[in-house]
Amino acid sequence: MNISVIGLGKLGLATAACFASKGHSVIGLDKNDFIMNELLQKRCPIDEAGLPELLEKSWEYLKITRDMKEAVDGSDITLIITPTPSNKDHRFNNEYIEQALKAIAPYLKDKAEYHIVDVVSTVMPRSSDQVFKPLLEKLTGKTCGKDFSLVYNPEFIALGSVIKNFLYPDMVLIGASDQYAADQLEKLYVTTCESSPSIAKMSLINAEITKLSLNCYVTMKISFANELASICEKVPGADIDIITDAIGEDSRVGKKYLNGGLGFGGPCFPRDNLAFQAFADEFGVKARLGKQVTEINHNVVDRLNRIIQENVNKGEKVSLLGISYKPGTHIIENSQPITFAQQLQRAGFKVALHDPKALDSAKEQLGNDIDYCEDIYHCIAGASAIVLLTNWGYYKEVDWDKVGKIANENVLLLDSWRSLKELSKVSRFNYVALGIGKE
Ligand SMILES: NC(=O)c1ccc[n+]([C@@H]2O[C@H](COP(=O)([O-])OP(=O)(O)OC[C@H]3O[C@@H](n4cnc5c(N)ncnc54)[C@H](O)[C@@H]3O)[C@@H](O)[C@H]2O)c1
Ligand SMILES: O=c1ccn([C@@H]2O[C@H](COP(=O)(O)OP(=O)(O)O[C@H]3O[C@H](CO)[C@@H](O)[C@H](O)[C@H]3O)[C@@H](O)[C@H]2O)c(=O)[nH]1
Repeated sequence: MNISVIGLGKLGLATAACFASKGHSVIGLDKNDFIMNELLQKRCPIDEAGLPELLEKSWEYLKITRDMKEAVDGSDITLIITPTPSNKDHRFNNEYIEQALKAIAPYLKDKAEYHIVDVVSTVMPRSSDQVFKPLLEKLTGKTCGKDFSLVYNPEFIALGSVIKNFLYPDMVLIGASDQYAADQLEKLYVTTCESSPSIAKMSLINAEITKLSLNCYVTMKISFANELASICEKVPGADIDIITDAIGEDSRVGKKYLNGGLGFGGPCFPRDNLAFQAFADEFGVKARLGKQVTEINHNVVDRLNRIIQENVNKGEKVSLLGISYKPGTHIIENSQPITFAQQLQRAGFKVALHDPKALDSAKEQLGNDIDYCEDIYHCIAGASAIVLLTNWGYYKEVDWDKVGKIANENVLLLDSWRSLKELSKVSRFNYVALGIGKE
């Protein structure tokens, strides 16, 4: 199929490359000069696993252009994958999508052939019917569902596994203004995905609610595990992992996203949950579960903080391992470790920080009062507490014998993800883990 992609960021570029790698003809456009210049020189501007290699294989079918007319005229479907930042009231802002729609409208107006406009970005429910459709109809003088189609087709991809999630989805969600567009999109995904996903075709409004509510449900699972962890912590001998492993075996529950730890962060989960609450508010309904999910998530950081306050004196050194919102990325947006580091700074602890990828972004956010360490042993030397925050595999490979010698005697080793459980038997560490009740 002939596709154009407007917005070649973290999601858009991988989407364009995935379609092109399957032999669809793709034209990509972004308004960011750095991204465009890199791509025009056939270099990959986005840090995502497997993306440079996939792009290498896809150039034959992927054209980069700054010319919107070429993008619209040369394709049957235009995907819009621009940011939708959150407003202060937690609702998503459609500004960039509207900019893109305004940019394609003149060419859509003049185009004789039928065209499908497909919004992929995460949007507030009712945006398609109340904002995008009327805007396009006004600017083109055409009728949606008759002269062109509008689709809402969000992806369920996690950073670090974007390509895998894209090519092997459980489900493809297609909200469409009409049957023709829904069928075309189905055809596109069936010829692209390597799994055999279920295709959920529905109206625009139902697709918008589905996208948000799926993330709300998954975060509810995480918060359930974290609430359970907070109880286990108080009960001698209780271990959250043994319990969630068992309940996850029941197919009504499932094992995925049931890992209690430091809670969820990042550019999607926290804000999707809040946006869903704002959406419910619009109709005078309280999204009570969502509110609790967010509160439980904040409470994880409070629990960590309490353990530090009970075990470490103000002014002593606390070493933080990991600051990104999850392993494998430098992204610190809504990162639980960032919130924790800020609380420690405010409380007057001496903070040292190590992260394999996110030190530079952390420095921008946390300022100069923290000792940013490239070397983990420098980070740990003289520490009264070591806190594992982001569950990087790297921390399992550390020489913990050496750590025991350079940290303070009986150093508190606080393990948010229970990844260093074997160190609970090493007497020179005071090992404490979230979700485990000390005997
Ligand atoms: N990244 C993810 O993991 C993920 C997952 C699911 C959904 N989403 C959603 O997808 C959307 C995009 O997210 P992202 O992470 O790719 O954002 P991003 O910021 O990485 O990329 C967006 C790109 O759009 C470009 N852009 C903005 N306005 C434009 C315009 N008018 N014309 C052309 N290009 C324009 C920007 O320059 C940028 O390169 C958001 O709504 C996000 O919530 C993201
Ligand atoms: O059992 C778990 C699993 C994850 N997390 C945390 O949840 C957050 C999000 O993780 P992940 O899902 O891997 O990353 P994202 O890139 O934020 O992707 C989520 O957000 C995207 C944007 O909406 C969706 O497309 C994806 O389906 C959805 O997984 C991270 O802080 C994880 O540490 C847990 O606390 N426990």
